[in-house]
Amino acid sequence: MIETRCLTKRYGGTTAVDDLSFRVEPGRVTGFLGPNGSGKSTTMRMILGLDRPTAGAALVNGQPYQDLKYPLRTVGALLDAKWVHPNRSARSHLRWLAASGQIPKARIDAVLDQVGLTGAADRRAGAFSLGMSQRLGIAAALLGDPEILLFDEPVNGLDPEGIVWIRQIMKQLAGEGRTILVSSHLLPEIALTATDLIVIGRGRLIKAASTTDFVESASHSTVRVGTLQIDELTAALKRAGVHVEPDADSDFSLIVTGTDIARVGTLAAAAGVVLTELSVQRASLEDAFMHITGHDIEYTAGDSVDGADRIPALAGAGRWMR
Ligand SMILES: Nc1ncnc2c1ncn2[C@@H]1O[C@H](COP(=O)(O)OP(=O)(O)OP(=O)(O)O)[C@@H](O)[C@H]1O
Repeated sequence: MIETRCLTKRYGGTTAVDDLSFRVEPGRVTGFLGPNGSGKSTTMRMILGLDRPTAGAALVNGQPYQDLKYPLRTVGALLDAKWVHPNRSARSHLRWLAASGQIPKARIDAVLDQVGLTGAADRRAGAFSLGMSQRLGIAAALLGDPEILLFDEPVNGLDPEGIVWIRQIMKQLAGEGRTILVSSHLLPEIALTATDLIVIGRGRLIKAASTTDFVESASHSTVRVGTLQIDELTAALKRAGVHVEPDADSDFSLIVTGTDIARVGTLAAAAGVVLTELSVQRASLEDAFMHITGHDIEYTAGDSVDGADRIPALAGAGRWMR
């Protein structure tokens, strides 16, 4: 189990992680979601004892990482797949890690087999594709047969086959009862793998929920209703207390929120309004996520200062879809 309690990290004037408390349970894949710069990597580094909290605590099985008796056998992590000496073979990289973590040599062949790298084990890791490097990174994380695993943006830059493989191995590892925390800046991607979500923005917790609950509460549906009698329809819906907005795409339709399609149709019929369209518009997962995190987008030094891209939703959209 992983737990953070009021975890805070400041770098000079920047608060990267701000009073963050959450729990990650075993036997599940938990997605750690937030825009770029929201503090995911910093949080993971504190869980792994690579960064010291300014305040609060990050605990692994109830202890700070530095106090674990056998850290590599308790926690494995994939932070940066390219963190391998380029002239070392995959096997010698794992041999070196095994020696430093007092891990039995037999685990080397076992993890090479588990990630499908047995055939490439003696090739230079520097010549590996990104997909192969990710596999080697995961082999390294699994070497100590740890019960807890952290993956930082594991699908970044991978081809579709690599992405499917990563999804499968995470589910398999969780099925074995391990605790899996995987970060991503993409909700649609993580929603396919994770059963639980921890969503952060600007270092703060926005929501911790099951993926199903999160997606349901985040995505709102609206009704689009078309008519040539736009004034009559607007008046009828407003009289019934329904929220109506003009449709940016057409002068002859309205966007209705807070009620269902049947009620809109009934109100229109009662007012003698002929409809040309009546349909449900479902927000996409990206829209839903932007809606929730839109005001928690972190700006970077590269943003222009003329204000045009400082509108949170726009600045966020660019960064989110990187
Ligand atoms: N070593 C550091 N020194 C100074 N500032 C840092 C350092 N590490 C991170 N930050 C800042 O802390 C904030 C959070 O960064 P972090 O890398 O944790 O976010 P992230 O959600 O992992 O983003 P990304 O997906 O881009 O990696 C950012 O504003 C970042 O610039």
